[in-house]
Amino acid sequence: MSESSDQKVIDAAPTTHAKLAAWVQEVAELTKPDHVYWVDGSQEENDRLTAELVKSGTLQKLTDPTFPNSFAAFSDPKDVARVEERTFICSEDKKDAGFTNNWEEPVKMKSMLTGIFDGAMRGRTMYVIPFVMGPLDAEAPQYGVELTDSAYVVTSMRIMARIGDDVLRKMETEDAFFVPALHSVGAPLADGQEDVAWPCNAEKWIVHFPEERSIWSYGSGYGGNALLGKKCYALRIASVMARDEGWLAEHMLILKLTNPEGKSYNVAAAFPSACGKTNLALLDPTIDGWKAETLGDDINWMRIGKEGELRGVNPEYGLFGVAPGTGWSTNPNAMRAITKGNSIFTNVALTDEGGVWWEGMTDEAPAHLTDWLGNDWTPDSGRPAAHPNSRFCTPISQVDMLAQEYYSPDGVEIHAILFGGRRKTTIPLVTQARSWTNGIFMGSTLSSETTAAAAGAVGVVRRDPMAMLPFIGYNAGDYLNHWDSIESKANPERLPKIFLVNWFRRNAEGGFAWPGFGDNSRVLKWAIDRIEGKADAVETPIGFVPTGDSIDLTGLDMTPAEVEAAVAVDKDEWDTELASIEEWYAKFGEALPVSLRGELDGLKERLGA
Ligand SMILES: Nc1nc2c(ncn2[C@@H]2O[C@H](COP(=O)(O)OP(=O)(O)OP(=O)(O)O)[C@@H](O)[C@H]2O)c(=O)[nH]1
Ligand SMILES: O=C([O-])CC(=O)C(=O)O
Ligand SMILES: [Mn+2]
Repeated sequence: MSESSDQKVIDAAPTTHAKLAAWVQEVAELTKPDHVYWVDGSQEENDRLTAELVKSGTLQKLTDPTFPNSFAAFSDPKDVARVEERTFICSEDKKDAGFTNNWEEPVKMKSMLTGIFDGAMRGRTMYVIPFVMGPLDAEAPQYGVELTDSAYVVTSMRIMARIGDDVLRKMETEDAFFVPALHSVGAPLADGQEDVAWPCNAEKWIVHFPEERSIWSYGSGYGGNALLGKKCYALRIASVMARDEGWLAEHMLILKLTNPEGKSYNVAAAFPSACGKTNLALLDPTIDGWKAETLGDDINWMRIGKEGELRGVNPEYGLFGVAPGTGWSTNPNAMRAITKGNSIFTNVALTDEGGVWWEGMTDEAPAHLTDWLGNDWTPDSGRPAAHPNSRFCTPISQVDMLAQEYYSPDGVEIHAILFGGRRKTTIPLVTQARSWTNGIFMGSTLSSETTAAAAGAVGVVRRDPMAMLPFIGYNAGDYLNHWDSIESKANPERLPKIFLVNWFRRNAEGGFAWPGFGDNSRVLKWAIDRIEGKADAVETPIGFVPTGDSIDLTGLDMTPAEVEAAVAVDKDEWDTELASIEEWYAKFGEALPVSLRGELDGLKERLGA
């Protein structure tokens, strides 16, 4: 880059935030984009960017009026999910990354990445996206700035986070700290070189520097790797902030439930990726008199309130939901939000009418589609039309059932926490923890069959503590200890009650032991009735499970005996489970909190193992 164009970058910086201007300048000098553009977040700007993306072939405008002002994108077939093997936590001390994270010495990693980012944006525009996670009128707004060479990222970030001028102006007046989040698709263009629809690089790096609170992401354009406010900031970096400041940054939905007596309860639930958070967050209760309202579907920041209660805030602005399985019969609330438009779909199938489709959207598949790879598709093609991790990206404000408190910077009191995974056997439909620490034990040993949300094998059982395995930004043992310590920091009477759930258990015939989706309201009713001291339970070695007739089955073709089967604690299965938990806990070494070792010993004793 010539001196005069360097000068142009300095002159162009429309900010009085000296640190930000200097960082943008420094990155521009390193990555050498053709232009630097400051994103204002306006509708006109978004219209312009999406028009450019249509022209470059990255986006296709949907012409079916069912999906107004919406677009479809098709990624490189090798850039379809988060890449956990390429994700690093570069703490100064290796011990602080712990065994669940990849680690490299920060100085070494920085110098390596500096080499990789050198000239990475050549031939492209570098967009500067000021953003805030959570409401801008929060007591201490959590700012970030993403620098990216992808307009797809800009338009997606505009849905997923509050971005643009308002954020920048407030950041300037406060001279506020912001998380610097650098992203490049890693596909510089030589002079005259034609671009591809989805530029990316076979080599990917998703790197976090927790002490510095900074993020460097290279090579991928896909959601969790590229929309840096989401997993990288709001979970990995925020979990470290939360450790240092005494709060929790969690992979959780937040749902407000009001019972027929008019009393409201807020439930937070941690399920691994593609295990039902968005679906539960948009729950349509199938029991009379119960009302559900959405607060969040993926991330929950919980702080201790003035009265010692745990309060949750959803820091996001949109939904980045798994498309397959989201349908008019399973999740009508999501479908209503999506069909209001203003959405970006990635790796779904296209209908002949210029709309989108994915497995499970409708009961019957259309007779002809263009699949996510651009091939002709018919119902007997014998392969899915949409990628299993295809996504819809939709403003949360379009959710009809959005709770008013979503907009409140103070969030809501959390009354119950659910930990859940995808397990064919062993784990009952629902179990109430015996105590806070017993609930932390449940969370710490949470396990699930892997899904398409991350690159790698699907269907393998792995431990996923609090559904945060890929997102804990520090030592997992310290993380569990931090969770356990919340009990002494909060008002013990206001602590949420903890439950373990499993919507995915199979019955003897191989089908789901529980209908799931809207009927999960029946399980939530039981949990809330437990909090109110109204519902019956059986004490088992692992915790309290419902009696056969304590789950409301009104209008459901299911018997109390089937409920009993869905909550059964099988001795043989639990012997196997115990061995696997032992193995898991051994990995923590010294870092495992003593209290959790105690919980495991107690469980063994109760199981007579
Ligand atoms: N059987 C059954 N399947 C469910 C239920 N809830 C969700 N699913 C399926 O789980 C898959 C993913 O669900 P989501 O709600 O999108 O997952 P998520 O936890 O929000 O995922 P991320 O966005 O990756 O964090 C879909 O294929 C759903 O059909 C349920 O209650 N029962
Ligand atoms: O991060 C993503 O790309 C989507 C997501 O919510 C997850 O994988 O948990
Ligand atoms: Mn998620």
